[in-house]
Amino acid sequence: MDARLTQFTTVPSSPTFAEAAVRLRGFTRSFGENTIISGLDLEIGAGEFVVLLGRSGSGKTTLLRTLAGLDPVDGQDVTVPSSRAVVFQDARLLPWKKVWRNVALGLKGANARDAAQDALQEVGLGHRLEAWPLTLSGGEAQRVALARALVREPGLLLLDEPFAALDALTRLRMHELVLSLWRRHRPAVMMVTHDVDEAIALADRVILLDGGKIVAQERITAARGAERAGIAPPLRQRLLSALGGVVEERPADVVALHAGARP
Ligand SMILES: Nc1ncnc2c1ncn2[C@@H]1O[C@H](COP(=O)(O)OP(=O)(O)OP(=O)(O)O)[C@@H](O)[C@H]1O
Repeated sequence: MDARLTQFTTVPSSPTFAEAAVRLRGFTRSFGENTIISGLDLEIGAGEFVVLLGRSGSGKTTLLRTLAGLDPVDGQDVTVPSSRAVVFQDARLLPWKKVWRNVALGLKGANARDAAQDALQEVGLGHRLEAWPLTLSGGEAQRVALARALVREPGLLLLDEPFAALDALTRLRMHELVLSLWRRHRPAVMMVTHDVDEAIALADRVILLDGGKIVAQERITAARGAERAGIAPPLRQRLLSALGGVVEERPADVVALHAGARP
């Protein structure tokens, strides 16, 4: 783990989540004269699914990179779990390594292949162990990326617009998959998206970031699926107006299509 980040500690959190996986206090990040994130306080509960929405340039990826340990925190008060994994918009697989070796990358011990196989089975790709990454579809490649992330049982899973490049139907299937993986492994999740409907379909809590500050939050307690689809229109309206209409509203009825999903 990155020595600049504080070790995981148990701290009080919201009543819903007994302990915090992530805690930032007064976090600030600047590039030269340009302050991108300023005095940010954030807690994410263990096992909580948080979605971060915000206009382009609001600091979402900067925050995600900080939590991933990819950027320096310069001794600031940043607490994250020791094990974290990131899935980006592109799967970032090594094309010269077979699928299972991509998943097993960095795993030690004789069980690495078995662990990779189990993870690939979980994402429905148990039959593609020996495939080369370039023979996979975009959705399959993202499933491999999810398997690679989860095989390490991270305490924090960071998702940076992981489904943005996929077609609508594949994206819906990925939502179901990510929810079932999350239910099984229960990492804290912070997912960045531009898609308000995706946020509503997946999140325990939606956070709106603007100018590097949290400008609004919505905790969603309705069960995922039909119950959530019922509350989606006013919630969508609230989120969009909090964002000042800066996030593109799409006609996609993602939440409605999730109505058949398990809670
Ligand atoms: N390495 C860097 N050097 C200088 N400026 C940077 C760097 N990384 C990000 N920035 C600036 O920080 C601001 C926030 O960028 P960031 O990528 O976090 O935004 P974002 O909300 O993720 O945007 P998008 O939705 O377009 O991905 C932008 O103005 C960007 O130009």
